[in-house]
Amino acid sequence: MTAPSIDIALFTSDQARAIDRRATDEAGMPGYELMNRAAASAFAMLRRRWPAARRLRVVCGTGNNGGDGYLVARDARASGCEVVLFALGEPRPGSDAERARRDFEKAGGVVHPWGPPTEPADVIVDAIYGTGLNRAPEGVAKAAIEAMGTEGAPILALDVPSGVSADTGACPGVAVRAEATACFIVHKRGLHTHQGERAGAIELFDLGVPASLRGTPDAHLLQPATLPPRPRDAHKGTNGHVLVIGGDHGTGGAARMAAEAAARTGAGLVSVATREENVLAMNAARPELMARGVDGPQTLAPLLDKASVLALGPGLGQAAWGHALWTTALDANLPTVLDADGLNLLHAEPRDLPGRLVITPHPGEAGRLLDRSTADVQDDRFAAARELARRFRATVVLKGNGSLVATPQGAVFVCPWGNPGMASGGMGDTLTGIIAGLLAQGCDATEAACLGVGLHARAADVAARAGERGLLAGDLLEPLRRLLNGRED
Ligand SMILES: NC(=O)C1=CN([C@@H]2O[C@H](COP(=O)(O)OP(=O)(O)OC[C@H]3O[C@@H](n4cnc5c(N)ncnc54)[C@H](O)[C@@H]3O)[C@@H](O)[C@H]2O)[C@@H](O)CC1
Ligand SMILES: Nc1ncnc2c1ncn2[C@@H]1O[C@H](COP(=O)(O)OP(=O)(O)O)[C@@H](O)[C@H]1O
Ligand SMILES: [K+]
Repeated sequence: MTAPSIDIALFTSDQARAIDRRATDEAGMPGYELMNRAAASAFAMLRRRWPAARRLRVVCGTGNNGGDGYLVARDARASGCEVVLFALGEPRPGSDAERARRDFEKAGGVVHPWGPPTEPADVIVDAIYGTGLNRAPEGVAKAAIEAMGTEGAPILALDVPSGVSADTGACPGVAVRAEATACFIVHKRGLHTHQGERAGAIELFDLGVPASLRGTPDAHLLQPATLPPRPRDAHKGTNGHVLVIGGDHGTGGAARMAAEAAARTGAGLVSVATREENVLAMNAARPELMARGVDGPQTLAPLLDKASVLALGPGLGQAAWGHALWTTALDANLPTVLDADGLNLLHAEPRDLPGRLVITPHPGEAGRLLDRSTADVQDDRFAAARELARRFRATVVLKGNGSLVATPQGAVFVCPWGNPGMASGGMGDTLTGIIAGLLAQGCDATEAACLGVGLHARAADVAARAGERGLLAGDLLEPLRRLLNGRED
């Protein structure tokens, strides 16, 4: 796998707080100095993004995020902007936020208690909650967030869009949808998955805090990557043989899509073990695929002998036919991508699994595997993905906006690409085929999952240039091929 070496490291709120403390204790950077730098960086960003903005509204909470807001307001007034500042309450006595409020007032600023705004604003600065959010916003905070959402003025969030958990990307209640977010010191992992997209465009300002104080990140963003060029003497035998197993009555398309994706990812050979009724259509539509009708373990066994990688589950169903193939296929202990009904069967019947395994649940399947609701999974996708990886000793792809790849060792990678056009049938089957195709070409489970998730989502972004609505899984194959060969950015 070839990848550029830019690493975008992601951290939890607890880690961010510990880094703030170390900056003060070990690097002699007092919190108030950092707050001043945060405000200066955010105001410079505001100026860059909205050079014509003159009328600003700043809405400050009671914590240090509010403190950042007072200092942005102070700096904005000093450079000639009209600033209306609303405070949702009093900062804690002795806090940096209280000092910031005093400095804003000393410089001539006026603090208004929250009330529905009467003056229009060119830009609204959201300084209500940062990493400290710990429950759903209520009362004036809820009213202020709701009012911001109805005005139409662009919102610059400080550190975190208020109402979004910096840890998980979940929103316990109402939340700001920002056009851009000035993120301080380190990237917060929750802004890169689930509802973290409410942050809009993120710019990171390290505020001069040395990287050596950051410690080990909790997660990393995936970087664009491809496979290296093929050796000139490559032949089909050196690129693996994927066997897709699935396609019960009425769901033959799922197996076909996974198989075609594996072939388009460069697998040397692709076979499909499916219901006899699907074979003719599959062979006719894509003659490169070797589709065989199987009625049970005996007819599957010779196909397993020839395969080097399995894609198990697309359209498999959970009835007797699917269950028998599932058992026999897992017994073969080949490198396997387990998806869809392959995962539902695993929930019903826990068992030994192959050593090289990638599982690709969407949040509903993940919930079933963990005996939790889909909402519980979404409330902390990082924890759910790690728990699945540990429990099944597998590399896990937890799909959805900001897909996560978790390894059994606890590492997590977050996919920064993808779009809602992908919310259409067959997208998951295509991903399964891509990952299987990469395993077949020698990637290990984590490489195949990371590279596969990235290529799939980037291909979808290229395909969605024609529009997100109406995007089909099959539309990914052409851009996928170009990306895989380094021909598309
Ligand atoms: N050295 C530092 O600590 C720095 C902190 N900075 C800013 O400080 C922020 C963190 O500040 P805080 O820890 O004070 O936290 P916040 O300002 O995010 O939250 C304030 C307080 O509100 C309360 N709260 C949370 N959710 C609530 C809800 N739904 N309803 C009512 N009350 C709620 C909590 O008790 C929390 O401590 C960062 O996000 C960043 O913006 C920056 O100034 C950079 C330096
Ligand atoms: N809103 C979205 N943003 C980004 N990616 C998405 C979105 N919706 C779906 N996807 C991606 O599309 C794929 C859908 O997979 P899945 O739910 O298994 O669909 P299916 O079973 O219909 O093939 C996953 O890779 C998922 O991450
Ligand atoms: K904020």
